[in-house]
Amino acid sequence: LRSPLAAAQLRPGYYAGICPNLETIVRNSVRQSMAQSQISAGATLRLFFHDCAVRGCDASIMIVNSNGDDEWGSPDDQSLKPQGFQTVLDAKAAVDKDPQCRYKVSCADILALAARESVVQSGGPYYQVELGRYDGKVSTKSSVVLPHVDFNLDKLNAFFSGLGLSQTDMIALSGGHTMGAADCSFFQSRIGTDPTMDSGFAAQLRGTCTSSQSSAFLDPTPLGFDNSYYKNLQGGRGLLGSDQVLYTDPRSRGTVNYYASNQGTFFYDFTVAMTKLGRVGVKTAADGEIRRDCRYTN
Ligand code: HEM
Ligand SMILES: [Ca+2]
Ligand SMILES: [Ca+2]
Repeated sequence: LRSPLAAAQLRPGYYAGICPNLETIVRNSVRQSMAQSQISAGATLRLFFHDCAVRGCDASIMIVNSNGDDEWGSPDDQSLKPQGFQTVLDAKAAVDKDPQCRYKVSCADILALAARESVVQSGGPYYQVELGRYDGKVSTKSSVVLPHVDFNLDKLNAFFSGLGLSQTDMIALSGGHTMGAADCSFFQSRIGTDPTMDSGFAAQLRGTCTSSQSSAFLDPTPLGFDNSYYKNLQGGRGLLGSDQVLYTDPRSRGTVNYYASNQGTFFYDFTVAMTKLGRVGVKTAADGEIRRDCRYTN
């Protein structure tokens, strides 16, 4: 018998007897979200990272507090796109439409499944998602501590190691930047000053960033989950400083080269790292709940 205070035991079959159609429901809902907006997949994947990295994978990122003191109110989370939140809210509504499942599946688990579906339905690898997370009850602005685009390799490693993730995990997860875009404000200072940026790429970005509200794709195939992110780094076309440093620093360059030449290895390592990320700070019935509305604690 498990004590309610024991560390959470996640497993893929957690909802088998509770909500047997869960994965199909989320898969179809995510498909609809992606059809509604092309940026849903990237937005959902990033949302999962920002959730797990702060207070663990507990959907704390989704809580809206009326006084504005919540994670979303933090500058580091302001650039999360609404389409990611909407993807999870729509999947949750679809799950709760099934009388068997109603109010029995956590928002944290729906987010984990929606992130996997976003990857798979963009051409990335399938992996089994471990389930059984409870939703957190706390979300505050000040708890948000996330990596920044000016982090060097040591700072990136320190941050991910705080989550129990290795340098290899960090490099594989940074491959999430195979999807989506970044506002010019995040990389403008590199244009013309960062010698590791390809000069042709710099010229191209200078044309793109005529206003700080402009944005550029993180890799040449922003809708496809592939290894072109790493090939891009080899050519000095990494968009963010924290991307390009993975190639510039000789301690991580070998892994970048490996993923650039071997998409299968990147895919495999990404699934391993996502599974490890999904275990961070998982809540149990003792310190969590199954939220009825992902935006509010019960
Ligand atoms: C390594 C440290 C990381 C840093 C410094 C970082 C920083 C950023 C920044 C600044 C943006 C652009 C935001 C915007 O302009 O809207 C972004 C976008 C994105 N990030 Fe990261 N990120 C990191 C790691 C990750 C990880 C681990 C994942 C997921 C596995 C991820 C997934 C994404 C995705 C998918 C986007 C595109 C979002 C969209 O287009 O809506 N990032 N990231
Ligand atoms: Ca969280
Ligand atoms: Ca891509």
